[in-house]
Amino acid sequence: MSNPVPLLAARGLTKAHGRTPALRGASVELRPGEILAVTGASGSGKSTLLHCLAGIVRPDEGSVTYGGERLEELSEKRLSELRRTEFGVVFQFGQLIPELTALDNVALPLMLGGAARAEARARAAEWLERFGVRGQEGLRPGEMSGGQAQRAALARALVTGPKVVFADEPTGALDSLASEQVMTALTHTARESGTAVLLITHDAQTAAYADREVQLRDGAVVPLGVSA
Ligand SMILES: Nc1ncnc2c1ncn2[C@@H]1O[C@H](COP(=O)(O)OP(=O)(O)OP(=O)(O)O)[C@@H](O)[C@H]1O
Repeated sequence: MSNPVPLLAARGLTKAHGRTPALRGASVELRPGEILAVTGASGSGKSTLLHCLAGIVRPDEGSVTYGGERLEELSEKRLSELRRTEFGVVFQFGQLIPELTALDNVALPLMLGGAARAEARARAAEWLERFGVRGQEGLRPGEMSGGQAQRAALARALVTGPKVVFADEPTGALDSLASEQVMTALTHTARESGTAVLLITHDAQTAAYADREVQLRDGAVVPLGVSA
């Protein structure tokens, strides 16, 4: 990578859910425009790490720095502004709003940001087309295939022009063809727009789309290639 300055950096994160430790001193850096895969066994802390990095969950110890700001020092208001304007999130089951069409799902974040409905819908249509969801704009999520719905969810995450997209097992519920289509669309668009991606996956084929991979074990990042 040409730019060594991290966009997002976690240092020494610990987090327990009740008495269950999820993170035990995890440190990781994401550079601008980088696609980073975080892999690891079930329960190793991948989702918890993503939630801390995205400012959804506050760690018990350690710090998360985004740009020049330390997330743990920010007010809820500033955090939610960051999440709305700088971050995009995609989960395993796209979590589109079932009552809205694909077009309105993608237009929604723009409208929440103050765009007029017609403008938001026009931009949403462009983004759905970029993600290969053509002719499906008027369908509700339940009427789409898993892969189409997931590509619509990606369009929704990227439509606002975020600097970072957090993708938590975005292909976890898809067959291999749909997974390939989703990952191709995500990585192509992220590279084109210079968006960094933090990709959580336990699937080696999905991780292979990333520029770099780090592995979590028992809540800490271990060098790749170290066996259990
Ligand atoms: N809300 C919660 N309440 C209690 N324990 C939790 C909660 N969320 C996670 N955990 C526990 O914390 C540990 C780490 O979970 P986490 O979901 O971060 O791991 P993961 O690597 O993403 O797992 P998976 O691949 O199965 O999703 C696990 O032992 C899990 O059972």
